[in-house]
Amino acid sequence: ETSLATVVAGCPLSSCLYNASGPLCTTAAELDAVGSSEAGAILSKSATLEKRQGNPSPRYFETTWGSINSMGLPNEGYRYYLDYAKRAATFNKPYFISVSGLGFEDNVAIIRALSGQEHVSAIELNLSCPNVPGKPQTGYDFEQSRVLLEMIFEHVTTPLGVKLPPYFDLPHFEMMAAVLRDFPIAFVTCINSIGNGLVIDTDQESVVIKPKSGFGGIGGDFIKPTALANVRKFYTLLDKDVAIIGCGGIKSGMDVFEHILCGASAVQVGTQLMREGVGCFARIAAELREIMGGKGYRDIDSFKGKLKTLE
Ligand SMILES: O=C1NC(=O)NC(C(=O)O)N1
Repeated sequence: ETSLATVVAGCPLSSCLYNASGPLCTTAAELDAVGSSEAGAILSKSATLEKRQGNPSPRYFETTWGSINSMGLPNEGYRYYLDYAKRAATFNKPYFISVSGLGFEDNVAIIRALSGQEHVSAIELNLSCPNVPGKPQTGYDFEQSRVLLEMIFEHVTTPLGVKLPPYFDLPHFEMMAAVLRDFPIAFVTCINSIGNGLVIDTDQESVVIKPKSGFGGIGGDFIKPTALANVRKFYTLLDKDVAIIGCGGIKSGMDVFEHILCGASAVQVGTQLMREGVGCFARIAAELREIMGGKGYRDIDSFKGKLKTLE
């Protein structure tokens, strides 16, 4: 029997697959559905200080290869996701809350309120939302990231990880890793959507989403190579006690296998979850077990991080 069990932020996960923050995790009903599925954990939509409507619709569009979104952080406000924690505990799996305050003060206030709370297994600090007009992604500003993490770690006791944007230039990986090494982060989730892409409807000769003149975060097939590279790079740059969570382009067991080969301890499913619903976790987990069995791997650690280079 092959095991997909893994540990993230000190929490045991029965399956190394769970939901990416964003799709189908904003309401209690959506979170319940993740809890009732084969997902190994429950992760909330990124929370802001107050409830937020987000950007005007249409703000999500599915393509054959993936998705474009400019949701603008619609969510119920962090108190809602804190209140949900006691219900999350009934699903006997870790419950993580994603936080994306609209400024440093909001992030600190939210994290101070969440820290130490029962049934909140870990916090995923989102440094990479590309869709709040006028707000740059903190993850692309290394000094601001350091300042924010210094403020956060003065107050937090709950295990905390960061959700990073994709990086494309090798010095940028080094610069972000140098920041992260100075803090006791529990995990790093690579990657968020590739920001500010554009999808066109050629019949209408128009963009397909309303916010930001059609610019939005790209998810799905095309971002997998970038996601894999970010997982691999941070796996090699950071201490092995920092779990790397792979996110980006996962829709099959083979995609999960690739992320784990690069060093992922667990993976998150976003676009494919939006497309298929929570049944995707059981399907993808079964495909991964099949692949592992065929290769003679009994558990994740047998091949985690063991991607070969060509000598
Ligand atoms: O971090 C985020 N990434 C995305 O691709 N979209 C959402 C959003 O717009 O709320 N946030």
